[in-house]
Amino acid sequence: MTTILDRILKEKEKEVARLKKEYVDTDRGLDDQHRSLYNAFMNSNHLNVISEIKRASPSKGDIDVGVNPVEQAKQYVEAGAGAISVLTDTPFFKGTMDDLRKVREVVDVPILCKDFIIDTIQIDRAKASGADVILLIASALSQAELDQLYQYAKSKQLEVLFEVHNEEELAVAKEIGANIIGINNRDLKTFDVRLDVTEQLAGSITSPDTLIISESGFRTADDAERIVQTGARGILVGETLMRSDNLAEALANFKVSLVGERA
Ligand SMILES: O=C(O)c1ccccc1NCC(=O)[C@H](O)[C@H](O)COP(=O)(O)O
Repeated sequence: MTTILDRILKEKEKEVARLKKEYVDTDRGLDDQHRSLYNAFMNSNHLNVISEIKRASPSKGDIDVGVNPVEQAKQYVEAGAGAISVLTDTPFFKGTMDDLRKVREVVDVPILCKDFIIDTIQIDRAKASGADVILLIASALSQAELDQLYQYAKSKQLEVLFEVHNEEELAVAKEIGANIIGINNRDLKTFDVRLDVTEQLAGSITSPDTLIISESGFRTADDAERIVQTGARGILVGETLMRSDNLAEALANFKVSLVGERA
């Protein structure tokens, strides 16, 4: 059966083929600011939120296609976001690389380039557009390919959010040495979203030096309270924030104290 992830990856192959003909790398390595998601989240005493700019998605259709990414990003930071995620895929999420470039001009928090990366040329483009972190999805590639892209991103001073969904993918993340592991609660094949995916997997991450981010499906303060028990120090939230008419309240609900750091 062809899954949505298969379809997305097929489109990415075409995009990469186009990029290889057209893309000229403009990154001159002059941005030496090193906005580290890892350091910011590891040194915080509350759960931090990567707030996502998400115009549309395969599971929900249009969410806010006409959003102004610059205004949305500024409001996220004002409301207390620890980092911003920009969905840059166009065919399935209606985002653009231009969204990311514009957001970079107005915020100083770390920016995640949320895309489906299968080739180093996409990493070059993310870096040149102002990203600090890229996403690698374990279920999208072989271990050898993931390892190569991981090392390449690191050589470009980018951090990597290494996304897993099950124990096998988590084992790959550990072998590669990923220090930021995203546990996606959304099954990218069925769209089923369950916070217990993080609850089941986080216990197998025993290194205190690994930053755990729980991704997808966060709606309420209770969700945050639940997930903080797993050892996660960050969550990635898209749809709930995109639909919120009170971002300060929505983000405050998620920024619960970390376990062990409560008064
Ligand atoms: O969101 C989808 O429908 C989706 C489908 C296929 C691949 C990826 C998908 N989403 C990417 C994400 O991981 C989420 O945008 C992110 O974790 C935020 O999720 P949410 O807060 O549930 O919008």
